[in-house]
This record gives sequence, structure tokens and C-alpha cells, in this order.
Amino acid sequence: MRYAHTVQAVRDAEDALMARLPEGVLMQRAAAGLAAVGAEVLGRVYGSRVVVLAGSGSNGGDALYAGARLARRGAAVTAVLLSPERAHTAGLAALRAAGGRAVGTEDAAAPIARAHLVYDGIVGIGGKGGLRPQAADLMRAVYDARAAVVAVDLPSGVDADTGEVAGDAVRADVTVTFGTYKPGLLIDPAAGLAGALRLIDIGLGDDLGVPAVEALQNADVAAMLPRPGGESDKYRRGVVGIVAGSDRYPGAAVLAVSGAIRGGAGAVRYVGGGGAAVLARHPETLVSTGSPHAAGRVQAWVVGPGLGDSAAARTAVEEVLASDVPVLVDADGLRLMSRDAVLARNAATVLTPHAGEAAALLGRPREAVEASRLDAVRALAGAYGATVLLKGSTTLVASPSALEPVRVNPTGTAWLATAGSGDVLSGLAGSLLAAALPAADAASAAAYLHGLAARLTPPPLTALDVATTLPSAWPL
Ligand SMILES: NC(=O)C1=CN([C@@H]2O[C@H](COP(=O)(O)OP(=O)(O)OC[C@H]3O[C@@H](n4cnc5c(N)ncnc54)[C@H](OP(=O)(O)O)[C@@H]3O)[C@@H](O)[C@H]2O)[C@@H](O)CC1
Ligand SMILES: Nc1ncnc2c1ncn2[C@@H]1O[C@H](COP(=O)(O)OP(=O)(O)O)[C@@H](O)[C@H]1O
Ligand SMILES: [K+]
Repeated sequence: MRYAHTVQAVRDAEDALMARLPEGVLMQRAAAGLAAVGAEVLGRVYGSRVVVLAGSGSNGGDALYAGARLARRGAAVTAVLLSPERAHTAGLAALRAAGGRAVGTEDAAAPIARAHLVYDGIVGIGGKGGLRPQAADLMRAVYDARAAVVAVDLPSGVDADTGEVAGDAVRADVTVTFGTYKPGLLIDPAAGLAGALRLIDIGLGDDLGVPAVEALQNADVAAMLPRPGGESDKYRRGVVGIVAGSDRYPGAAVLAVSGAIRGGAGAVRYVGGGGAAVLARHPETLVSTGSPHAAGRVQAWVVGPGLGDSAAARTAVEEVLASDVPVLVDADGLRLMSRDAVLARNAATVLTPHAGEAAALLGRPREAVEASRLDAVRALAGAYGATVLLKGSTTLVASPSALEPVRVNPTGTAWLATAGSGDVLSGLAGSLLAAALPAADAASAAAYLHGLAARLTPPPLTALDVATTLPSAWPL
């Protein structure tokens, strides 16, 4: 698992650790990592030209010390001090002692124009809001110069705790972060500005508390997924019921079933108007046309993709929500469900909105959801007492309990923004629910496999390609 902690958690851990260590040790650990990554980016340090953009806090201090380390190895290092009178005194002295120099912003143009590498030490976890105008101007000059940008701890101007970006922010090639990931490094829009991430262990480990955000890694997913054993039969492996598609949208039925069939359940029951299309593609499906409760027992339901908004569709959603097995609600189902019906449930409920659907459920503009994904997914999970998987450029999974870390999906590709790929995801997640995975595990493992399958599929991909590629994404 990869973990991200809030600024407060980092500060608490830092305080606890600093009480046991001589002064300055943590900053030296940070600077050593920062210099090592800078050297890697440069390839050859001797003779290179490095600019350190140094703000007034410890973030600037880290960058100045890293600059000093590179200066000692033969780089020409110029620090640009954003507030010269408040620059980190010891860091600046170290840089000068190593042969580096410092200038004010008025003399920054020439060194920036010739720089190979720029450290963004403008602001770190102490930052508030976007870049101030002077820093934003400097960054424009940096981009014009085409220097590599290495952000110190996080790209300046992004919100470390939320991934929100309130104004201008640094666009980095690499971000070197200290002690733990910060939620903003994993969640868009900020994550999109961080470039490649490098975590430097500065020893905070044991002092960090519960993470705010976590990302599954391959081994975590492998440990969660169902594996048939000697005593398995198709019923014991779990049966998933899919209520999806309609005369108008039979394709959604095919896609949801295709995801479900690749999700490890023992059998898939399909209920609805798309049965002929489903059977043509997936003859192994158990098809029925009546109401969901007449279809036979299932261990989990998926309801909603391509369902339309007929009275029958509404009744089907109500019936499924009234069942005592886990239910995943997607697409049209999200519009048709009642909040009270979700709140009244005893078994798990998983909601899988994209940003537009989440916006409708929350009564916020879509742009507000996209700008504040973490807040949106938590708010929905709280309001519905459900596990919520918010889709999009960063897919997040929140549990109904606010104490649980939010999961951020590390796989995926923008090629997934293609019609019907969400239907495949809902079928897949439903299949994992039927195989008895806890709701957050089913949702986050499904997002992981779906995103990995998409990456393994040559673009431009179709939704059905993703379903077909799922076995290659399944960890062995
Ligand atoms: N915690 C740890 O374990 C370790 C932490 N370490 C490092 O310390 C960093 C945190 O340092 P920090 O606390 O000094 O704050 P920091 O991010 O430098 O900024 C604060 C200053 O910025 C200013 N400012 C605010 N907003 C701004 C804006 N938008 N644009 C411009 N300026 C803005 C604000 O001053 P203001 O001008 O508002 O008075 C304030 O003085 C952390 O990210 C990591 O790099 C490592 O050394 C190793 C161990
Ligand atoms: N910009 C993006 N980057 C990565 N993944 C995306 C992006 N946009 C959409 N996706 C993914 O594509 C899928 C689209 O699902 P959805 O919006 O429900 O579409 P549909 O209803 O057509 O199936 C989701 O898995 C979502 O996370
Ligand atoms: K920074």
C-alpha cells in the first residue's frame, strides 16, 4: 500500500521525531534526497547550471541545502530569493560556503534562462493558496527556458491535503516528497502537476498516524482477489445479478455483464431487456426478463447501466435496494434511487458516479466536484452511508466511515474516457462484491484492474476491449 498523510499528521510526526534527534537532521535527510534526485535528472552534475527558487520557509531551506550539495560537486548554483530578508539563514550560508550565489528576483532572468535544472523551493506544506504573482512570473520564465523542474515536497501552489489548485501552481517534472506522500500528490488536479513522484524516507515512519489517503499496489490487490479452492462450486464462488440495459440501450447490458464475467464470480444472472444481445456475446449468462427478485438468488446486485428511466426501471432499482445483499448502483440507477432507501439498507451499498452524477447527487456544479474530488467523495459517502467510487481522471473510493482512509486508484489512463467503460467497471466491481470482498476492497480492486487492463490495451481502446483484457491484468 502507498500512504498519504495530511499536513497536520506530518507536522505531528516531525515534532515527535525531532525531539529525539539533533537539530537540522531531518532537513539534511531531505536535502540529501533532493540533491540525489537532482543529480539523476541532470545526468552530469559537474558543469551543470542549477537555479534554486527559495521561499521564506523550510521548503526553501531544503532547496538551498540541496543546491549546496550540487555546488560542491561542481554545479554552478544560483539561488533566487523570493523574500531575501526572510530566506533560510543556515541554508543560504551553506550554499555560499559551497561556492553558490544568491540573487533577488530582479536578477533572476539571466540564470533562469540558462538553467538546466530548477528546484521549486518556493513553498511546501506551509503554503496557502496559489502562487503569488512574483513566483508565477518566475515560473513562466522557467518554462520558457525548458529547464527540468524538481519540486521540493510538493509543487508550490497546490493544496497538500486535498489536491485542489486555487490559482497558479508549479508544473513539475519530478516531485521529491519527504516522509510520506501528501494526498494532493495523488489526487487531481494537483497530481497532474507533480510529474514523477519520489518519496524520500526521513524516518517519520513510526510516528505517522492513520493515513488520509491510500493507494493499492499490485500485491494488495492480489491478496484481495478471490481464488477458487478445491471445495468451490459456482454458487459458493458467488453469483452476481446485473440489472442493466433496456430495449433502447442493450449495449450497456452486454458491457456490464462482460465486466462481471471477468470478475471472478461463479455465475452471472442478467435481468432486463437486453437478454438477446447479452446471450449473443456471453452464452454463459443466466438470463431472465421478469423482476429482479424472480431471477433467483444472488450474492450481490449491480443496478443501473443503460436502464433508462421507465417506471419499470424505477421499480427494479427499489426492489434491488430492498434486498439484503450488497448492491452497486451506477448510471441511471443513481438518478432513480432514493436516498432514504439507501440509508435504510443493512447490507453494503456501493455508488459509482462520475463527476456529473456526483454533482447532481450533491447539488454542486460539476466543475466544483472535479476541483475538489476528495471533499466530494467524502461528502457523498457520508450523506448516503455508502461506499462511493468517484470516477474520472483520479478515481477515489470513500467508505461510509470518515475514519477510513480514502483509496485513490493508481492505475488507469485517459483513454478510458470512452462510452461504456464505466459499465464494464460496475459489472466487475459487482462480481467482486458477490465473491464476498468488503465494499471498499471490491470497488478499489475493480478500479485497479479496470485501469490496468486499459493500460494493457493498445489505444484507442473500446469498453469491450477493456473487459477482454481483464484476465491479463489479474495478478497471478
Ligand atoms: N515536516 C517535516 O517533517 C519536514 C519538513 N521539511 C520541509 O519543510 C517544509 C515546510 O516548511 P515551513 O513549515 O517552513 O513552510 P513552507 O512550506 O516552507 O512555507 C511557509 C512559508 O511560505 C510562505 N507562503 C505561504 N503561502 C505561500 C504562497 N502561496 N506563495 C508564497 N509563499 C507562501 C509563508 O510566509 P508568508 O509570506 O505567508 O508570511 C511561510 O513563511 C516542507 O514542505 C518540507 O519541504 C523538511 O525540511 C524535512 C522535514
Ligand atoms: N480523464 C480520465 N482519465 C482517466 N480515466 C478516466 C477519465 N475520464 C473517465 N475515466 C474513466 O473512464 C470510465 C468512464 O466511466 P463513465 O463515466 O461511467 O462512462 P460510461 O457511462 O460511458 O461508461 C471510468 O472508469 C472513469 O474513471
Ligand atoms: K515546493
